[in-house]
Formats: sequence, structure tokens, C-alpha cells
Amino acid sequence: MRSSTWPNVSDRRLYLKAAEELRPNSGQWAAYESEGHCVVIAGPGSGKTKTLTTKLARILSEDVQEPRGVACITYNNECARELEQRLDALGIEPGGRVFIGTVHSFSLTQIILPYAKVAGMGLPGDFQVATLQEQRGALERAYDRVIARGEDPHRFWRLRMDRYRRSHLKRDTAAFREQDAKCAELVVAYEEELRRAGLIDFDDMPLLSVRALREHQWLQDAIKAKYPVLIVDEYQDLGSALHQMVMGLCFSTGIRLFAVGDVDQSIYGFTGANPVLLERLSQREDVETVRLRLNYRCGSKIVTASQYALGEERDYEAPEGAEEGTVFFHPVNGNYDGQAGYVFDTLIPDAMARLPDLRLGEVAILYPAAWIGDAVANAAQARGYATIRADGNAIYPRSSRLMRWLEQCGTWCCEGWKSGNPRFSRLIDEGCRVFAESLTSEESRLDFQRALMRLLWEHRENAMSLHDWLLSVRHEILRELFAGSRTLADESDTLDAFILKTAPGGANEEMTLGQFCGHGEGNNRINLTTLHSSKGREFRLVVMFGMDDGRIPRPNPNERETREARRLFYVGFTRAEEEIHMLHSANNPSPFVIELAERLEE
Ligand SMILES: Nc1ncnc2c1ncn2[C@@H]1O[C@H](COP(=O)(O)OP(=O)(O)OP(=O)(O)O)[C@@H](O)[C@H]1O
Repeated sequence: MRSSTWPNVSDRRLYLKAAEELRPNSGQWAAYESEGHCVVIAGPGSGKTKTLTTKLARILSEDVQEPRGVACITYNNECARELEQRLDALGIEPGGRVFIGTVHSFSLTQIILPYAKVAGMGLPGDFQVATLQEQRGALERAYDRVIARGEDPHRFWRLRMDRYRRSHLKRDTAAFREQDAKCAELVVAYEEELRRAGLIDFDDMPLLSVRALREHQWLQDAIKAKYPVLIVDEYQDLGSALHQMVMGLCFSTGIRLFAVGDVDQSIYGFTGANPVLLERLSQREDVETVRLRLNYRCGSKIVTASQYALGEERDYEAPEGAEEGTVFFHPVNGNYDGQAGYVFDTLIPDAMARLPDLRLGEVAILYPAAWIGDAVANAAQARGYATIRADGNAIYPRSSRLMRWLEQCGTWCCEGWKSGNPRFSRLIDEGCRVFAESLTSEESRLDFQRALMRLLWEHRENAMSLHDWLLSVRHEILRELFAGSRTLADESDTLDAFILKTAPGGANEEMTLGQFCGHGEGNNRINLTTLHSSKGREFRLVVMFGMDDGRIPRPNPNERETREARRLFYVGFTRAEEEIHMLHSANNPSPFVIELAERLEE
């Protein structure tokens, strides 16, 4: 874990330098200087994350004294990963005094695991986090008990039940019982089935935490003692549970809040997120609200066009002297395989000729759904382009904390041991976080450190079979750590599924350790991801692939779905710095593309 002298002086210099970049922007500077609750609401590329990370560094260095710290909550593991990278550039690593993670992991690691027993959450001492299989079983049993109409409960009820659970935090209200009575019964039965098996699931985590916080003022005080400041990124996408938590922790207990978000980038309504909560927060009198207008990311033409992409007027603009940027349209005939071929045979080579210093790592191809990405990934592979894929069909989920840690360990074996990137101490720190439940004593952490060093040192070979490497790590390091953990069952399944893919006869049997961690290509791989997962990121050149009617928006959308699809289109569009390429079927463009082209024509 991090030593107590952190952040050190050189780190301070890093954030002070970053702060100087905020100074000319009066809004960013006001947020940086804020002393009470502060909410920054602003459009894409306006520096929300930059302001948030610089402010976090300042708070740690100047406001919050050891051993107290700061909790920083964001939407999903991808966003957490992005934040960690940006904080790393300011000399800040998570761990010790800084929590960076999702609302679920905050609830689990900071509230449920330490306090479940004393707060009387009604969980057995050895409760476990349910695997997907266990959740399915609980839903089937609950469905048979209270509905039993012969439908497939996963297909017809899962989403509906999840949304209901997330939007109704209290189980003892008339609204919960009556708004959708059948669903309410199913929720109660499902939660009973889980508890009967000694399990909690993902959605239980914030729900149980909010309930416990509401019931016990001492619990709120305990969280405040550890984290006197709460920082929230992407507030618009965090649902009512987090909002309730913020209301209690910040406005009744006095934890200081620093939150950023953008209602126009709210794209997770289908999971129960509600952008109105952010507006509501900003209207409070005890909150300083800062709005930002400049978009530092996108060229000036792209900033203007982004408002056509959103379909609403905004007063955003690029800073003076910004490049223009260009919007390209590519109507292409044929199926997705053919269109993906066009990207690698024509679009990218042309772009490389126009922008000779463009690196592949600065290019992203975004698509509306992971299965569409398969066509892109296959076309790239067939033409020898290296890619890095971060959607649900990637060969392993990049959002998995364990897999990220393994990637880092692999990088250390390939070149990191020589270059110090990543440092070995970093692997240990992150490993201690992932396996916090098993590594509870100084002695166990030292054993872990020794065993990991021995294993990685003996496996420093880029060309070695990934399968052999994974098996060794699984066997010699992870087996015991998994056994001592109640929360890593899914991570362990993810790893085992990946090990199977790399086994003889598996789809990735040829994969080497070097390929696994991108050795030799470094960051020089084209980024492939869904529009959803592109949130918070930026690239010099963005291709929006599959921008067809029926894909975005989906067929027969209602008004709410159309609005959310439009915001998704806007999120993808605003990832581009210099060039944005709209690729669509020649005879079936999305209505959003048509409107964008018409307005640009005007
Ligand atoms: N004051 C500034 N001066 C120069 N560059 C800046 C400034 N503020 C932000 N930037 C740059 O603008 C880009 C966008 O910043 P950032 O990612 O923080 O924006 P954001 O508001 O979080 O965007 P989004 O909501 O689209 O994810 C980054 O490259 C960042 O370094």
C-alpha cells in the first residue's frame, strides 16, 4: 500500500502545473478554488475530468490530512480506468487514501464488507456475491413462486425487474407495492431467494448501503471520518441509489461534494439513470454550480456540428485559435463485412496520407453494438491491423479489474522489468486492492509480493504461450487468493473462460504473452469499441461505423428511446479531435446522419 508521505513534492508540482492551465478559464478556476459543495455542468471536451482530477490532487495535498482521504465514484469500470490513468499523470495512484471506483464497489468495499454485521444488514457472516448463474437460478425460482406464466423470466422480466429495483429504493412504500404490483412481488421474491442462499447481487450493493446509511447516523459519520470529500464523475449516469447516498452523506452529514456531469451525455437511462437528478442537485442553494462553455477537444467545425448531431442549440465553442476539424460522410454499399473492408482499405490509408503523423492508437472505430464490432475486428485482423477492443465481445472484458491487473503483470514480464513501466510496486499495490479480502495482514502481503516477484521473474518471455503463462499465474498465485475471497467468483469465471480460449483447440490458442499485453505495439493499436464505451475518451480520428436507420435509433423507438439514441450519437461524435467519419449504408442512413448532413450543407 502507499506510504504516508504521499503525495510527494514532485507530485504537487504536477498538479500545480495542471492548475495553471485551468487559470485562464474562469469557470474551471472557480471550480478549482471552490471550498464548499460544487457541481460542474458542462458539455463534452470542456475539461470536466481535467478539473476534477486536478481538484482531487489539490484536496489530497492541501485540504484532507492523513490518514483521511477522498472517495471518487464514477459510472463503470471503464470510466474508473480512464480516471485512474489521468490521476496517474498527476502522480496519484488509487489505494490507501484514495478510493476510485464504481458506486457498486464503493458500497461493497467501504460499507457492506466492513459494516454489514454491526449495521444489521441481515446478511449471513459468510455471504457471497452471486455469480451470474446464481442470479439466474434465483430469478427462475422467484418467477415460479409469484408469476409462473410459462414465459422465459430472463427475457421478459430481468430488465424490468432490474429497473424497478433501481428506481424504488424503499420496499415498504405504497409506490413500490402498487406502481407495478407484479414486478414488486417478483423483486421481493428474488431478493428472498438470494438471501436464502446467502447471496447478494450487484444491485443489492448500493441498495443495502443506502438503507444502512439512512438507518444509522453513526455509519454516515464513520464514512465521513474516512472520506471527508466525495467526488463524483458522470453524475448524470448514476442512478437514484447514488443520489440518495449523496443526499445523506453530503447534505445531512457534511461530506463535501464535488460532482461533474452533462445531462446531454446521459446514455444509460435503460439502466435506471435519471439525468434530472443532476439538474436538481445544481439547483440547491448550498451548491456552487459552475457551467463551462469552451470545448478544448474538438476542432471548431466539429464543435458546431456536434450541436446538429445532438439536435439542440448549445452555446459551446472551441477556444480561439483552435484547429477547424473536418466531418466526412461515407455512404457505402454492401454488408458490414464489406463496409469494414472499406474502412481498412480506403478510409484509414487515405487518412494516414492526409495526416502523416497520425498513429493508429489515436484512431477509434465506434459502433452501436458489440456484434457489429465483430465485422470490424475481423476485417482489421485479415489486413494485419493491430487493434484493442473494449466492448462486450472482446476476447475478455477489459472492464475486469483482475484482467487489467494480469495485463499489467504481462507487460512487466515483456518489457516492464527493464523500463520500469509498470513499476513492480504498482503491481503489488493493485494486486493488494483486488485481493484485499485475502491479503489482510502485512505478512500475507509480503508473501504475495515474494511469490509474484518469483513467478514473473521466471516468466519474462514475450514469445511464451499465453496459455502457459496464465496457467502458472492461476495455479501459483491466484488459486489461494480466490479461495479467500467472497466477491471474486465472477472474476475467477472470467479468467477461466479466457484460459479455455487460449488452450489447445481454443479460438486463441496461438496467442503469446506479448500479444496479450500489446508488446511491441504499445499504444499503436486502433481502438474498437461501442458508442457507449467511448464515453469520456478522446481520439484524433473517429470513425462512427454502422450509422444506419434501425441501428441508431433502433427500430420503432418511442420518444424517450429516440432522445437517448440521439445523445449516444452525440457522445460518439464529440470524441473526435480532428476528423470525424460517418460511415453508413448508402441506401439506409440514420435520420441523425441525414439531419447532420443537411444542416452542414446549409
Ligand atoms: N483549460 C484547458 N486548457 C487546455 N486544454 C484543456 C483545458 N481544459 C481541458 N483541456 C483539454 O481538453 C480535453 C477535454 O478535457 P476533458 O476530457 O477533461 O473534458 P470533459 O469535459 O471531461 O469531456 P467529456 O465530457 O466529453 O468526457 C482534454 O484533452 C484536456 O486536456
